[in-house]
Amino acid sequence: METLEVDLAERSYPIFIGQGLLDRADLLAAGLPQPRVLIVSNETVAPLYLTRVRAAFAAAGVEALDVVLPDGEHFKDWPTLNRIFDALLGHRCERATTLVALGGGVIGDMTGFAAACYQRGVPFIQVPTTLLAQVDSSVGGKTAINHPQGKNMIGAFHQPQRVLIDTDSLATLPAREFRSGLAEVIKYGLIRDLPFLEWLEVNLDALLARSPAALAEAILRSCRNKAEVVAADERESGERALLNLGHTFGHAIETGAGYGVWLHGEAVAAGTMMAAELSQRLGWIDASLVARIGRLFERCSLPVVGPALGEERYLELMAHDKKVQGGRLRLVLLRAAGRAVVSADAPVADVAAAIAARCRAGAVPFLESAHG
Ligand SMILES: NC(=O)c1ccc[n+]([C@@H]2O[C@H](COP(=O)([O-])OP(=O)(O)OC[C@H]3O[C@@H](n4cnc5c(N)ncnc54)[C@H](O)[C@@H]3O)[C@@H](O)[C@H]2O)c1
Ligand SMILES: O=C(O)C(=O)C[C@@H](O)[C@H](O)[C@H](O)COP(=O)(O)O
Ligand SMILES: [Zn+2]
Repeated sequence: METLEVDLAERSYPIFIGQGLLDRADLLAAGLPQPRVLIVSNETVAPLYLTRVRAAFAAAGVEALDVVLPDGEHFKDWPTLNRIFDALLGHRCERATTLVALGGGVIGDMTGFAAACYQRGVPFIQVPTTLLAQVDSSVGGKTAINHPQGKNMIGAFHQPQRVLIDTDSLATLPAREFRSGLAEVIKYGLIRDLPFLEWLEVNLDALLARSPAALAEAILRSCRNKAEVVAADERESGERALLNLGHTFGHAIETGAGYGVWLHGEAVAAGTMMAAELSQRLGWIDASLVARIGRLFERCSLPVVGPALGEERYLELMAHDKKVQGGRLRLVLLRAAGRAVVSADAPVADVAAAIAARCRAGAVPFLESAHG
């Protein structure tokens, strides 16, 4: 097992990465303020893993309650969030009750937000079961639900007590979801870690084959990058915004197409191509780097063009982005492979041109035939 630390003074916490961690009563139950937890999961993950996690808590003498939510990005909303509060209140949960997020990023973001709000804040533990959640969403304390007008618009920063990444749980993850997670893995290489980008180019086939060694390495290096960025800038006043590469465009795709039609990682891949295209138009990177990024995504069967929502609609949706300041769009753009910057300097005409160049009528988020 590998252990990383997210260094945030009194809010610091460990990330445990290894095999079989879902059964580790010692890691799950350590330091609970009360021997009572509410596990939040969904209708897909609960039948796979809830019994094991409940058993681990029981072995440690912890009462493990649960609430099982419907599955899907379109359920990352108020009524579904309210079901967590209904369960907490129905079981008379107190301030010392710990929430446990067992699932992907949707469950993690909603459980974290519920934990931030319930009785003005209770502890929570992240137990991510998708690649995307293991490399990104479980770390860093961004929690939220969606609004029909924009992704993750209602939320809070609330750090977990710890993150338990059981890499074995990826064995049951559908191929399309696995590949979606790779978009966020590639992101770290592009924004700040050129050696990792080069490692990915060499090891992508092993990763796609879910080689345990390649997976462990990719998850460890991703979490290390995320932990460093979060430790340096917990609330996104600076460097943390780089983790948004491709997301201003990508969130517009997710919202514009309807939540759940394009997976988050798929939208981020197409959005990253738009950001790369724009960086090239500004003269910051050359065409060979844009092509290099596209090749990497295509090897993952990730989309390199977005849907044709119309440039005006893209810009309208992007105007809701959380990085907007004084009505001015701020975008994460590339200066080189492994170096991203936040810029408010791109002329709107260039942004529109980059979108137009990177969207197509009938673009699909994934190619069925390419997915094993
Ligand atoms: N908070 C953050 O920093 C952050 C970072 C990145 C993404 N996100 C958010 O995360 C969400 C995307 O997360 P996601 O990609 O994990 O999607 P998800 O949570 O919808 O999970 C994807 C699918 O996989 C299923 N699943 C989960 N684990 C499984 C397993 N082990 N075996 C089989 N099926 C399994 C889920 O039920 C779901 O159907 C988006 O809402 C995105 O906005 C948040
Ligand atoms: O942790 C962060 O910071 C990120 O930006 C990670 C992103 O991958 C993630 O999708 C995040 O939710 C997007 O941030 P948002 O603030 O635009 O919702
Ligand atoms: Zn993301």
